[in-house]
Amino acid sequence: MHRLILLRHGQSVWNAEDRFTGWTDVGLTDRGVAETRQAAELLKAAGIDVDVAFTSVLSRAIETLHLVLRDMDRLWLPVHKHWRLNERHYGTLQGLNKAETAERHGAEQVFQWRRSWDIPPPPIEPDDPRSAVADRRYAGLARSNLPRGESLKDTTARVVPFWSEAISPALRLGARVLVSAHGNSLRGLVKHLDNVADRDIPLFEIPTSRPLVYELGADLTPLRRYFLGENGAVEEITWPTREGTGGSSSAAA
Ligand SMILES: O=C(O)[C@@H](CO)OP(=O)(O)O
Repeated sequence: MHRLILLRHGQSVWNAEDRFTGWTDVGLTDRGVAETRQAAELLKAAGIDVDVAFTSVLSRAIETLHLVLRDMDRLWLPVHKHWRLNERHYGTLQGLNKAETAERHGAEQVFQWRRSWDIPPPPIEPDDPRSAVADRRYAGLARSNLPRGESLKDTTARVVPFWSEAISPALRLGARVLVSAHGNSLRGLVKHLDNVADRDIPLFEIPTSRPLVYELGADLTPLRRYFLGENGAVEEITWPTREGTGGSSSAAA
């Protein structure tokens, strides 16, 4: 059996301020730090150990990972950072308050931007100070590949190659893998792992710093998936339907 742990970063400053964040590099709040340390306790209590970790190039996910690894006495583990695990790029919505945006554009429009499968936010222009064009961490990425505003479908499409080329090979070698990332990049991974229907995946909520454990078979087909809770409790996840299967099989290769 292979084991994969997915962890959304702890509460960020812009989560607390209810602002669209995307690729903006904001840090954790004190609550975010505390809930992340709680995640480490849950992992330790469940007897879950890790051999290798993957994260995005955004500080909130990196900080979350470091806090968890420190509390697990595993700061020495190999960590791989990649932009493909970044949060969904939220285009010109980045920085705006979600409630104010709903007042201006209507709740239905904001719901579509946030929780549809394939509707992207308004794209950001390269000369917008919020664009990632001038950010040194993306210097190796061709300008034409820099997202200007992604739907969840777009995010999933750029996360899956990283699963195939980096994360799944580590699992196949027998490593126990921890991925510290973001609500929407993790939705993309879950969608791919479990072949979740397009209409269901946007509504799948991953709470901040709540470990999501996948137990995978030899071919990396999910056997079980559950959130870790307190006092040994687990919350099993079941999907109403799977894309193209009527609700039974998965595709994780
Ligand atoms: O603002 C964001 O980047 C994300 C995650 O916090 O928001 P949402 O949950 O609306 O996709």
